[in-house]
Amino acid sequence: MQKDSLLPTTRALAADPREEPPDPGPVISIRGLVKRYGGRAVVDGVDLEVRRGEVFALLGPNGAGKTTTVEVLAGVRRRDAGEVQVLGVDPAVGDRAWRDRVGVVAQTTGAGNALTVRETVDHFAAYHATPVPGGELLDLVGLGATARTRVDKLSGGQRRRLEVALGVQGRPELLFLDEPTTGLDPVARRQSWALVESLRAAGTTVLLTTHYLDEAAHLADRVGVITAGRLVEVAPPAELGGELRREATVRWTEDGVPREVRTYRPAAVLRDLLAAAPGELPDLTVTRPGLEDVYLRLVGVPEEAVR
Ligand SMILES: Nc1ncnc2c1ncn2[C@@H]1O[C@H](COP(=O)(O)OP(=O)(O)OP(=O)(O)O)[C@@H](O)[C@H]1O
Repeated sequence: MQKDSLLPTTRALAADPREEPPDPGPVISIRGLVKRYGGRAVVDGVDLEVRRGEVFALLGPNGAGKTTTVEVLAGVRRRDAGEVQVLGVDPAVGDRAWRDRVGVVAQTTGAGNALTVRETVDHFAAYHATPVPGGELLDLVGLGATARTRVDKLSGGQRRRLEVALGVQGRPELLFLDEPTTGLDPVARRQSWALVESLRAAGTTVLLTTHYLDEAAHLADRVGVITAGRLVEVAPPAELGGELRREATVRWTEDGVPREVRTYRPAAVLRDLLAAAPGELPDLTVTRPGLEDVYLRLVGVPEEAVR
């Protein structure tokens, strides 16, 4: 998707204007959310607020509870405890009008089979008050050239794009995107990212899940790191890790033995080392953890395991 195509795209995706002015409160509000399977809490006391117009990424490893959280928020799964409001409504009792304001792109859907791509989007258009016109919608997700292809002949990546098209077709105020780029090639992945950027420009609030750190860092205004059903940090990507990220490691070799010191004041450590050293300090380095190191520590992977 070209940058210069973003403007018309943005207009096409702008949420359907409602009679009511938008509620200034959070679009998603979660307190103490718990979901259990067989007595095991797979979402274990999550608190979160997502603001209107932001792109929020739930980032975590396989089985962390991302999809389950989204399913509860989208009203397709019952929770065991906690308070949840999505666009001011408890999703467990969300009616058709509420559903029309929410778009969902699940990890896998059963979208179509013998129908063509265009027939599929035309069929689902009937579910929405003001759908994005079919041709425009397919161009938006890069499926313009495959409009006449049967859905069961699409590649995995094309099918994924069709699912995204169906998710944004009703110009939702809020879009849930569960792992939008899993299985996509690098070009399709970039197209998906551009689409999320267009949605943000159109004012749509997006909650996406991903286990790709670069995706969260590229797309999200804020990232929530979730592991074992718990949200362990919520921050803009650049601030993820806070204190963890400021800690430096000074390494050098002394008498043939590797040495290291962890410190928040590496200059002071270096001054002491240099004052005490008779000559050069072999293999001297000062490093701070990168985003990936911080993420791995947040989700509980010991540093030794990834060195
Ligand atoms: N219907 C179900 N019945 C029983 N257990 C389930 C069910 N759905 C999910 N789980 C379990 O709940 C946990 C969280 O799953 P969930 O799909 O929410 O994780 P996730 O973070 O989305 O993972 P992934 O990145 O692999 O999609 C996992 O241990 C999973 O096996």
